[in-house]
Amino acid sequence: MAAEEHEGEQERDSIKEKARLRLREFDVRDRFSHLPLARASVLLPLMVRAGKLHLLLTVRSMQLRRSPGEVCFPGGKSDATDKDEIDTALREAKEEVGLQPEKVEVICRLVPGIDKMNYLVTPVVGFIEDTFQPSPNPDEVSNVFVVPLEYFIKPLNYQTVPYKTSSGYHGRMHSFTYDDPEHKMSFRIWGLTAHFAVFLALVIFRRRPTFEIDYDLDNLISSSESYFMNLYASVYERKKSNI
Ligand SMILES: CCCC(=O)SCCNC(=O)CCNC(=O)[C@H](O)C(C)(C)COP(=O)(O)OP(=O)(O)OC[C@H]1O[C@@H](n2cnc3c(N)ncnc32)[C@H](O)[C@@H]1OP(=O)(O)O
Ligand SMILES: [Mg+2]
Repeated sequence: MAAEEHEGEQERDSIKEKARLRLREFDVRDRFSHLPLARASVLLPLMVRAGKLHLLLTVRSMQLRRSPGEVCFPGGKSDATDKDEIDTALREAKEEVGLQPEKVEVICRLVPGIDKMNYLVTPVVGFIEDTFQPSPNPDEVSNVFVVPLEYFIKPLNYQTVPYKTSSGYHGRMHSFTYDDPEHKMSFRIWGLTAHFAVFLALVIFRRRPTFEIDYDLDNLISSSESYFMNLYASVYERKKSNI
């Protein structure tokens, strides 16, 4: 192996090892799995490219009933055959972009989110190879692209959108526009997908973003969990009063 290649490999291993250690501190395992909501999972696929962490994202097909054309992570609803949230994320990533489960090094599950259909959505973080060539299933995915993870704390084009859910919960939604040099296209990443990407970047970089966030960076574990529990409580109350 040439000396340069060896150095590149060492650098990649050290970036991954640092990220692994940080992510493991935030692993929620099955702590939220008992909550009585329908379940979905997404895979947050991380790779090292040109000495930097990158995240792989997809654009949903325009034929889908839910959220057509929106950017999201590979993922979907839980199946009766899935053992846990990790199984769901890996199965969906295989179906949607042709990523083989054995090619993913699963690191952890992060604090879940709740989507507009009141699904409990668990983000599963895993490393994939930078050589991965996606084969998008055209029924579900129209495009696949990668974004440097750092973009989600130091964006060039960012907006914050205040929102209120059907359960009455007030919050802010992040919205990023990313000009992808590879596809020569702009992608808008917002809502739940942006929420997960920002949290992942905060966990790994522990740096203050250039925009406001709803967490206390000095107490990221407890503040992210209480943010989620407040959201869950408002959804739960609403569901109870609708019974
Ligand atoms: C409160 C904040 C709300 C927001 O943030 S909206 C703003 C931005 N949007 C986002 O961030 C996207 C967030 N959503 C998501 O990530 C996903 O919707 C979520 C929650 C993981 C759920 O995953 P989905 O991808 O919707 O679910 P899924 O993959 O199980 O199924 C999608 C639909 O595809 C269908 N499908 C599956 N395999 C197929 C096949 N082989 N051929 C054709 N259709 C197929 C499947 O039936 C489903 O259809 P349907 O949605 O049930 O009508
Ligand atoms: Mg899906």
